[in-house]
Amino acid sequence: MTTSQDVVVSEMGIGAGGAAMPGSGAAGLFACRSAASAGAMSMRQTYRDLAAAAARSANCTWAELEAMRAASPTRSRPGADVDELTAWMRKHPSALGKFEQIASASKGKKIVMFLDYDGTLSPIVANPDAAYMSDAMREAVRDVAKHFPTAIVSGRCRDKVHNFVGLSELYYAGSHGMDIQGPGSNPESVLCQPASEFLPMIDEVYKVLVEKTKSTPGAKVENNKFCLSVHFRCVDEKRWNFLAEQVKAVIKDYPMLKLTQGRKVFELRPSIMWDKGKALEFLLESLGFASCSDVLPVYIGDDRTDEDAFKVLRKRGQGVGILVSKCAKETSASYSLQDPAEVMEFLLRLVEWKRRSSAAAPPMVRPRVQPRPAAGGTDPRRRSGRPPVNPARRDRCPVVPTPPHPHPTPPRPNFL
Ligand SMILES: O=P(O)(O)OC[C@H]1O[C@H](O[C@H]2O[C@H](CO)[C@@H](O)[C@H](O)[C@H]2O)[C@H](O)[C@@H](O)[C@@H]1O
Repeated sequence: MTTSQDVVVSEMGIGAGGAAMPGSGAAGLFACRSAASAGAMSMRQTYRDLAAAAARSANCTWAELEAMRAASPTRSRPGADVDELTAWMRKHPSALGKFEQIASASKGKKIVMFLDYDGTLSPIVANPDAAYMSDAMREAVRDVAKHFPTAIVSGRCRDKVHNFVGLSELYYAGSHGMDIQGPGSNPESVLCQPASEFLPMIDEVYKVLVEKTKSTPGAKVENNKFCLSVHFRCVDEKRWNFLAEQVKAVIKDYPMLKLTQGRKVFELRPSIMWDKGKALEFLLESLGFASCSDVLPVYIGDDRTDEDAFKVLRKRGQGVGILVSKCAKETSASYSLQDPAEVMEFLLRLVEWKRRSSAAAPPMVRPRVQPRPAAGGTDPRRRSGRPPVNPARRDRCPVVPTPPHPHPTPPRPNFL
């Protein structure tokens, strides 16, 4: 274990790259490796025969189906590659196992906590509307927020994730970071909505998708305000490709939207240069930590879209990225936790550690911070665990459209 430039990095090095784009030919890289390497031969053969037949009939390639399945394994296969997982764990050790090291890396620094929702705070369930977090988890998050500025960063629509979490003292970044709100619920607390001009288009596409996908049993379209999710967790695997074709057909007419894939979900969102990583940077800046060396952002997430935030931490050379996963995945995170239960344990330990170290340490005398002209004054946010919103920052929330694609949708040779 080394600590370099404030980045806590495991001794075995850094996970190469980040999330593979679905359909890039490397989509399986992000998926559980065990799924690709395990399984009894006879089972696998049957599986392949079925999938190949489905692929032929649906006019898609074998590689497309393989990538989709690998990105969304239906079940854990027997005989997973233990060696591979062990090697991966060496590169991305448990954040619980390395807790002391993470804690000591944060000495003299202000932790800012970023938490993804689905798969991180709540377990993955079949019905997206019933993805509740436990009361125990809520208490843990509440406690964390008492000590550290805390933000929920989710693909969900902000209101929905706010309802699930139910804590008004947090920051919320919904729609993959495209809708950011500070603590409180007055209109003034909305800090950044860089894709607001896309709202009419998103509403229109939502209706088209609902209509188009209603013939696919189990498919569910979720309106996340600035983006849309098309769920296929409850769709028969043989129909996955057909559904993908339907979604692709819709998005062809909307070149300003882009298509990505999460955990058994297609995600459509504005093609602007804004993602969870940008939201993390925005929030750090809003909190007055734009270019500070004494801040330690901790980001915990389980999905591809969280990779954008992990990459930002790597680029900043600052912070702790923790991937929630039970299996080996290509990631830019430094550490791992297996599931929401371990996430909760980590949060509780962090609170406990903070309480103990605050009780033991003499009151810290901070060097005087130079008044920051833009934020105004001596920046009280830096002194409290729960910083007020910085309304000045709202003006700097950009709308950054990417240039229209040369093709209606970017070419995605394999899957999307
Ligand atoms: O960024 P997140 O907070 O992780 O949101 C990503 C997507 O999460 C939700 O879908 C996922 O969780 C569902 C409930 O457990 C599950 O049924 C689904 O298969 C998962 O993909 C949410 O419903 C999506 O809108 C989010 O984009």
